Amino acid sequence: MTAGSDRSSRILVTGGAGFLGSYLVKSLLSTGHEVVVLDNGCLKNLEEVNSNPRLEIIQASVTSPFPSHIQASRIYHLACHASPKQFGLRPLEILETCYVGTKNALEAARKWNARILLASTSEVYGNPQVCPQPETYNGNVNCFGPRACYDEGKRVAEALAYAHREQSGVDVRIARIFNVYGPGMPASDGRVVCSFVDAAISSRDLVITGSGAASRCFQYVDDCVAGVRLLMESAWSQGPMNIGSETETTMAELAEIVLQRVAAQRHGRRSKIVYDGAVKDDPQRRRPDCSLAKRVLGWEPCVSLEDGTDRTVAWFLASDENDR
Ligand SMILES: O=c1ccn([C@@H]2O[C@H](COP(=O)(O)OP(=O)(O)O[C@H]3OC[C@@H](O)[C@H](O)[C@H]3O)[C@@H](O)[C@H]2O)c(=O)[nH]1
Repeated sequence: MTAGSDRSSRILVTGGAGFLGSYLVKSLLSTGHEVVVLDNGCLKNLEEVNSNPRLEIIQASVTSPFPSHIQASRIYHLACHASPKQFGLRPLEILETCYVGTKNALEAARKWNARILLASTSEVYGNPQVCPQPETYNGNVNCFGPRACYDEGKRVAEALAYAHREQSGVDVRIARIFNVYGPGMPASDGRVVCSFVDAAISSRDLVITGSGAASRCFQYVDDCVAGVRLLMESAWSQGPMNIGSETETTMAELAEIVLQRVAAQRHGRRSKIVYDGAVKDDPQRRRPDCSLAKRVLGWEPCVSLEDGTDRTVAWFLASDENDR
């Protein structure tokens, strides 16, 4: 970390037991911080650190007011289901988490005089009509559709952050995070990288929804954690910042990369690529303009999709041996 470091602070991570959250928690612990996790989900991702005396875990929902004893000076507000699979299963819970949860997090930040970083998303751009997407692009979101709970939920979360900054002077950072992946994301998550890796190592077909031409820019989870931590400690409070990779990959290309990487580690290709119907409102082209993050934070991702896929495949294979 650079000057103005968060070294001595007590840090709250909402959603700290989730995929991205648990990486962030381990990173903060590894640099000497005292960390409080507020999470109502499974704690498996924190198994290797849960006896750390600098870690406190509170099993509660962000939709209840935050316990006042936490008194953190930094809040990373990550709590929310992020897989499109969940958007169809629990849309009301997602909306409530985004609105009530973010309201509670911002109120805690105001009371404790803490700085807060909101984990927003590339989904605020919806199905973009501008590519690449700079932070100034206002997006193309369907507010009455299957992704609306998350897309509009995160948009209202950003609006809440803006309102709290203007009206109560809360010190806010907003990271618009683009597709994160890596070891530890469960096969059942539904997001594409782990779904493809899981299918390939289980010798099942890789199912592409749509034509295969839809694109995403995938960032390895460690890169994302580094970017988010730098943003938290930067002076950039003017507005949201894209945190992502600028390398655009179509789903057909991703499927091919996964098949190649699994074949290399497992000596042979046992799956093929098949196509299923398109999903409603699926963004067709998504790529961040990350010039702001490069200029302000000096940050850009350094793990290539090929290397990150290799690490993810290795993790899936190892967990298979341990009865994943
Ligand atoms: O098995 C699959 C899963 C997904 N897909 C496709 O792969 C693409 C990416 O889908 P994912 O489910 O991984 O994620 P999405 O990019 O749609 O949404 C994600 O965006 C960024 C985050 O904030 C969230 O994690 C999530 O909303 C889509 O075009 C989807 O249709 C497949 O072809 N097959």
